[in-house]
Amino acid sequence: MLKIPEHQVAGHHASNGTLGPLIDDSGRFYKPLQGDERGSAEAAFYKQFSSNTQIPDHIRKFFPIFYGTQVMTASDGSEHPHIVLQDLTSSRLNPTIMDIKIGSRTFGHEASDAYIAKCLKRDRETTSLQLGFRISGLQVYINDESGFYKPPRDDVLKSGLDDVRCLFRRFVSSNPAPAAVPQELEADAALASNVYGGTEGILAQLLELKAWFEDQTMYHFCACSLLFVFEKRLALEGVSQNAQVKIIDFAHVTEGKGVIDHNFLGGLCSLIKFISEVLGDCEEHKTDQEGDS
Ligand SMILES: Nc1ncnc2c1ncn2[C@@H]1O[C@H](COP(=O)(O)OP(=O)(O)OP(=O)(O)O)[C@@H](O)[C@H]1O
Ligand SMILES: O=P(O)(O)O[C@@H]1[C@H](O)[C@H](O)[C@@H](OP(=O)(O)O)[C@H](OP(=O)(O)O)[C@H]1O
Repeated sequence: MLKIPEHQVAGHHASNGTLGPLIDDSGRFYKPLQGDERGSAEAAFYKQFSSNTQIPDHIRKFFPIFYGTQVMTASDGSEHPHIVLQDLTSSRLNPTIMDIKIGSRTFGHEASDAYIAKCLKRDRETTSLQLGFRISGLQVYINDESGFYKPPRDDVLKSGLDDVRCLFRRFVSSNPAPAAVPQELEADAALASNVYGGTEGILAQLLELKAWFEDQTMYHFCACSLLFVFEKRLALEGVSQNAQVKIIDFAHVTEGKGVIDHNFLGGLCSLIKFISEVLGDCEEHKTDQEGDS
């Protein structure tokens, strides 16, 4: 049976009868093609990418599996073409998720002047221009009673540099406290080492992706997002291979034409530096506490 995804953190939603993604019980995610050229561009990217023999397996694993396109009844009741993808959260019970749009520039050079103006404004208003990435949305599992910490989209987009640092701490906290809390209840970032660190953690995966971006000149991944997903229970149990990095949203991918994707690569380097610092602070703090006790 098709339903509206419970764990979507950004993008167009299928609520109140509007057009948005659906999922089924077999682990598939159905993304409706957006009406203009964005939808057909994303479908064309998935088709080309899935048959591109130059993509190494250790890089392909960062992309959702593509199952083709399908015309079906959409969330708004219309018959509509959808891109059929692997549902990246179906194997998780209570996924903690963050969507980070990469690049200081979120438009391709061949976009219309009106679209460029819209994106430039948004890139300036958010951390995109300054940091080379912006958080588009997140949810952090608290517990069965309280559910998820899921700040409203507009609040997330308004985040400045310090707020972004705070959100990266909350993302890996056992107590992702709401905004106005006393200092002593500040998010503890207790899961940072497990989720960000280690040989299987998010940083290691980002570095693997970066090595490919330092070389590949086939595509420019404009306005794509990285999706971080992990299960808090497994992180608390210390299970490695729990956190996953995926790359999604390919409506604005263009041909690389032999040139490095410096917009994505720059954003990725900045994100790596940012998360490394958060991890470093958390580990330093832990060492200080151990020293005190
Ligand atoms: N394959 C997937 N499996 C599970 N969830 C997904 C998948 N792809 C996307 N999502 C969820 O949907 C959200 C939006 O995805 P996506 O960016 O592809 O949509 P969009 O409507 O094109 O977004 P935007 O408006 O930012 O361009 C993501 O933040 C994520 O929560
Ligand atoms: O990241 P934000 O700040 O949430 O802003 C959205 C983001 O830039 C999307 O990439 C864009 O869709 P496209 O990439 O598909 O253009 C969407 O435009 P839209 O609302 O006009 O669809 C914006 O609202």
